[in-house]
Amino acid sequence: MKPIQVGLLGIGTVGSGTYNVLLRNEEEIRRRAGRSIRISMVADLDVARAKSVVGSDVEVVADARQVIANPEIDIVVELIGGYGIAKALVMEAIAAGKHVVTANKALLAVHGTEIFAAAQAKGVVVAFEAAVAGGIPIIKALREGLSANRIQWLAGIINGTTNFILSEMRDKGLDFDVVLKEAQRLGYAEADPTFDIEGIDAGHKVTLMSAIAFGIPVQFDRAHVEGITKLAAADITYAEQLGYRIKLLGITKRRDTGIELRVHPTLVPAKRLLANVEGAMNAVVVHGDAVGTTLYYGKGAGSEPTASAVVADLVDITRLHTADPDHRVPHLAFQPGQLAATPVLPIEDVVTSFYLRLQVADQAGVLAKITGILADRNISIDALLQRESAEGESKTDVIILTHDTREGDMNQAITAMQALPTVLAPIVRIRKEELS
Ligand SMILES: NC(=O)c1ccc[n+]([C@@H]2O[C@H](COP(=O)([O-])OP(=O)(O)OC[C@H]3O[C@@H](n4cnc5c(N)ncnc54)[C@H](O)[C@@H]3O)[C@@H](O)[C@H]2O)c1
Ligand SMILES: N[C@@H](CCO)C(=O)O
Ligand code: NA
Repeated sequence: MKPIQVGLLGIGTVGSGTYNVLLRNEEEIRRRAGRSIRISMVADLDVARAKSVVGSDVEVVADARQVIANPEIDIVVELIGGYGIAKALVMEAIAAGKHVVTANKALLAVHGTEIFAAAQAKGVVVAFEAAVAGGIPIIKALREGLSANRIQWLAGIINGTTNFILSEMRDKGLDFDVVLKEAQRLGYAEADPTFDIEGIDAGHKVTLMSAIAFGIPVQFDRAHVEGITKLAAADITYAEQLGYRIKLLGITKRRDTGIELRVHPTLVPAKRLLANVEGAMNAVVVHGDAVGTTLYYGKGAGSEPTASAVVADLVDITRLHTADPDHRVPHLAFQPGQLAATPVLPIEDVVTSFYLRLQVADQAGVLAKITGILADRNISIDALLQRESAEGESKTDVIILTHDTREGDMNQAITAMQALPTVLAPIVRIRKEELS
């Protein structure tokens, strides 16, 4: 049988990995897919660099539209990134009747509804395993492996750059900027690293997982997103003393009133496997009613780990190439007409426990006032730690762990505590999850 012809748009970190993996494992992949999968055309603005990757066997052009216009191309792989030209090219490829594989979580988390509808109407597939947790087959697991379950919640370390930064800062006492540069050098970071450190990239990924887990539309604009830039070394240390690690988690949960969808630094019990995921590694914990808790771990970024997912999607599409479109796995796991209108809850209605750090004057009665404010709002204290502040003897750090509370109630309590004259600095609040 004639090989499946693939056109690659963008041959940077992930594109070159995809080319290399397909070439190296050509025979193994052919035995799995039932036919050869061949990259026959590449578009990249940097033609010379692209040629240095693929040699003279593959046609290289600067204009991606030439690839889409080529009737020989069966599958277009978009590895340019961003919302701009990448969106136009994906929509044009769909309109031209090509299947699409993309690693572009930003694009799908924001414009997924439009893109999947266009693909559905045209009878083509938009595959995106590489977009979430890179090489970990989490899309496959959620969409197919766990399809018996009513999924209750999932939580994951889904940004390698920030996990690498948090790990290196904790282990080696390195500065934020130094570690970020290293993550960029290793090819983990986004073109704009604020997407990594401000939690946006993790927000894109958890938005996609939430849609697939609960059968709701992709709606990144409803996600609550916080990054790691405001995290202080003192909180990492205090958390450790209380038996916790701080991780940037993407979390989505089913509640009676709606869906929680959020990314923020989170205290996780040190004994949990998730707390021990270090460096650029990713891990996702999924809790389903039938299966219980499951864990998926591996490389979520980098050239070949991400290519592993791109090529797996190419194999999937090759196998299903001639199948009736109605018999394919739906893009968002649930049939397109079956997506639920369950609302994403505002952050004020999210329920978690909290870590609070207050710098207070070392005076009689201060603690009583603070605990009184919490008690007034029915916020129950789980643990309390008092330490001499690094800023001198007249100041004390008070660290409080609470039981579960509504975020709106916690906001009110923090405002009231902050107004006390004996509270000397902005109160630090970090959410805490037991993940059991
Ligand atoms: N790097 C990773 O580890 C990783 C992991 C998962 C997902 N992703 C996603 O994969 C995509 C690609 O990431 P990357 O790290 O390979 O990026 P990259 O910057 O290394 O590569 C992008 C390539 O696209 C080319 N390009 C830019 N504009 C173009 C245009 N108009 N036409 C043709 N080519 C163009 C660039 O010259 C470059 O070679 C992004 O969506 C990213 O979010 C990356
Ligand atoms: N910038 C992302 C790449 C993988 O999507 C990360 O650090 O995880
Ligand atoms: Na994946």
